Amino acid sequence: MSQAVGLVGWRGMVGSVLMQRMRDENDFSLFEPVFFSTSNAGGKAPAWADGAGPLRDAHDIDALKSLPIILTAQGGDYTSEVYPKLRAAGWDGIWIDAASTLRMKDDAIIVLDPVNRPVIDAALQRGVRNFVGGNCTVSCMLMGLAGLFRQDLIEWMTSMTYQAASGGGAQHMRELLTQFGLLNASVRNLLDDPASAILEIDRGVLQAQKDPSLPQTHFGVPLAGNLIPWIDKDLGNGVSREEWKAEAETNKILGRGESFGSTPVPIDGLCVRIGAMRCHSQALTIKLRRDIPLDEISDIIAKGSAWAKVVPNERDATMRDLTPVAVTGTLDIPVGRLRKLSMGPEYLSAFTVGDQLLWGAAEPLRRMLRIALGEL
Ligand SMILES: NC(=O)C1=CN([C@@H]2O[C@H](COP(=O)(O)OP(=O)(O)OC[C@H]3O[C@@H](n4cnc5c(N)ncnc54)[C@H](OP(=O)(O)O)[C@@H]3O)[C@@H](O)[C@H]2O)C=CC1
Ligand SMILES: N[C@@H](CC(=O)OP(=O)(O)O)C(=O)O
Repeated sequence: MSQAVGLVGWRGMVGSVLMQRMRDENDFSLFEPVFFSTSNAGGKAPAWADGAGPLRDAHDIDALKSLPIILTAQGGDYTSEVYPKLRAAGWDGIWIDAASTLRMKDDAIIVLDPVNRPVIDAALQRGVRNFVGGNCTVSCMLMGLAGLFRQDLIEWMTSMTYQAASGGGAQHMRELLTQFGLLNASVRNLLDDPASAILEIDRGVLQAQKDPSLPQTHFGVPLAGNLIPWIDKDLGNGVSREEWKAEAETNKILGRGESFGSTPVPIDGLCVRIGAMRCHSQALTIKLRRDIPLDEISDIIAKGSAWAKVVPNERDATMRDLTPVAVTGTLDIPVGRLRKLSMGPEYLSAFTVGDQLLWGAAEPLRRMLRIALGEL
């Protein structure tokens, strides 16, 4: 009889991508899934889950407590409410979570096994029970630059992000597309007329963007034809919470920093929301510890993980392979625009793109479940 695993949040956006990946990789042959719901206890398990019983109540601590492993992509509010009760009830199972709630706790590991498998294994050995997926931007960046970090070649780094609408959730993606549609509709007649003046079209679009009736509940301002240079909470010191995560989470994933008795790698920059759908991109400025030839750097990056792909720093290759559209739906993490900057031979530029629902959310959790089951 295989182990039972509780699945919470399986029908949300992250959860759906996770379920699809688990089905693609035949993961359901490794355990007995028990599906939970916060809204439909007693309802039917997904049609593709042969033989799974009815949905259990995701707030039923006794039901959760009976399981050795729980994997949740339900969200931070759910974790905040249920996780402490479960532990208080004496549950000592393995908790695998997509939400950021527990990420920086001392008793939690941020999982990204192609980068920090030794950290995960050591934690399992000493009885750590909480394994949390990292911030999407951080995980995608590390999957691209794993080789450079592994060889400790990065002295410091700035990261300027171009983050997709999906980072906010499904409703944000819908809002972006609705905005695009309304902007287009507002100037459609002019667009259809090749003789119309572009500045008249531009005025029409701006008017529609500034019209308070343009749906913007989720982003707060228009994102279509615009960008928003602030993501997540305001920490009150000029730094957004998304920006704070870059250094904090990267170093925790790598097992670096004061709590590990070493110096952290400084990483800082600006996080910007743009009108892409589900890939986060980042422009990186890397201060190397020493001057390394570019071909060596490319080699180190390409060998850093099975998913990092070096894109030649040429126009055609960049336009073809280094965009959100090229990467969406794949596990590839292309890294391109590699060149030495004019500041000196130790200053490297790089640009990387990753599907924030795959390596940014679902895939590290899927792999952690396999590790917990002894299958990876
Ligand atoms: N969005 C992202 O890019 C990332 C998100 N995360 C984390 O993952 C967690 C979940 O995020 P996300 O997947 O975006 O959340 P969703 O809002 O898509 O899903 C969360 C839950 O909402 C409920 N729900 C209500 N209505 C619907 C509906 N019409 N369709 C599907 N589900 C519905 C479901 O719970 P039920 O079945 O119980 O009703 C579902 O599990 C969050 O903690 C987030 O921080 C982590 C990394 C990236
Ligand atoms: N904040 C990220 C998405 C996300 O869910 O991040 P985190 O898991 O760190 O809360 C974004 O908006 O793109």
